[in-house]
Amino acid sequence: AGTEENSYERAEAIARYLLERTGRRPELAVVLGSGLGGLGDSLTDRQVLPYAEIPGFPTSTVAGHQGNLIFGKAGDRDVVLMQGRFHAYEGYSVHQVTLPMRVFHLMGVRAVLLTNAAGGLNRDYAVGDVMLIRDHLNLPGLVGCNPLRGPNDERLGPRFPSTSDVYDKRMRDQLAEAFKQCNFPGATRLGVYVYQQGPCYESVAECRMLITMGADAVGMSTVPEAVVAHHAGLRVCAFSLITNMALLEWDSAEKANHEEVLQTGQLRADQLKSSVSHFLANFSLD
Ligand SMILES: O=P(O)(O)O[C@H]1O[C@H](CO)[C@@H](O)[C@H]1O
Ligand SMILES: Nc1nc2[nH]cnc2c(=O)[nH]1
Repeated sequence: AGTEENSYERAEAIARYLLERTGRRPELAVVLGSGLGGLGDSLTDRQVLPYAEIPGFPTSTVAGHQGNLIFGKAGDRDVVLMQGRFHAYEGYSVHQVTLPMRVFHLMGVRAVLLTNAAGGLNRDYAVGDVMLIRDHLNLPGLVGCNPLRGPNDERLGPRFPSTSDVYDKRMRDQLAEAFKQCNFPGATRLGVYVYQQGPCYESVAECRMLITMGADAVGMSTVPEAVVAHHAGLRVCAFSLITNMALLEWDSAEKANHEEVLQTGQLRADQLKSSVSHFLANFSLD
């Protein structure tokens, strides 16, 4: 559907290349957010493919996004993991940003876990908490930059997909259980993620507006991927690591910065690794 950039033919060619090159048949895909790339170490029996070696695949340009596709195992389960994602602010079209979801679907992947680093808008949240995503606000999507814009290819999903049910409740409950079982030290929240295209962090007035709109955390990713994965019939689950708190006062001396985002990822790396590995190995796909 859409353009040449994420057409069935392109996604299918990449899927075929990956299946032939690796001989793997992953059931589950994971996308790692900013500073969360260390989670890639948790897989066993790993095969690492730099994006640059995959014909037709975009490459990573952002610090904290290594740019590798990692095939491996979590327990007995075959998993494929993106150590680094693509963002629209890098200059990629929303079709390129979401191409991997179609590739995964055509490889036979049935479910995807999307992770990200996000700013906390909800005043009850604290840096280091995890927010399981219940729903989203797709700001660019509402004003004409939807990843499904363009001709629809029915082989990839319907013309008019629902989005009231993007985030799979059963998967989310199992993810919450994994955080609990592994004694994740931050709180585990449930909330609404708002996607804005970036690369600027929000102004104070924008943060105030986003709160009144019902958002609990803000970031520059995940939603386009979730929409395209859901369109293709994949089960979707997502969480945000709250890496910084959005600033709501004009006289604040602090300001949002990517170093802090990466540092919080580092701070929680080990605990995230154990919770996510536990989830990947144990969650039921039926
Ligand atoms: O959403 P991920 O990829 O985790 O990254 C988040 O962190 C970066 C900003 O610090 C932005 O890219 C934002 O989207
Ligand atoms: N837009 C946005 N993205 C982020 N990623 C990590 N923190 C933030 C933030 O505060 N705002």
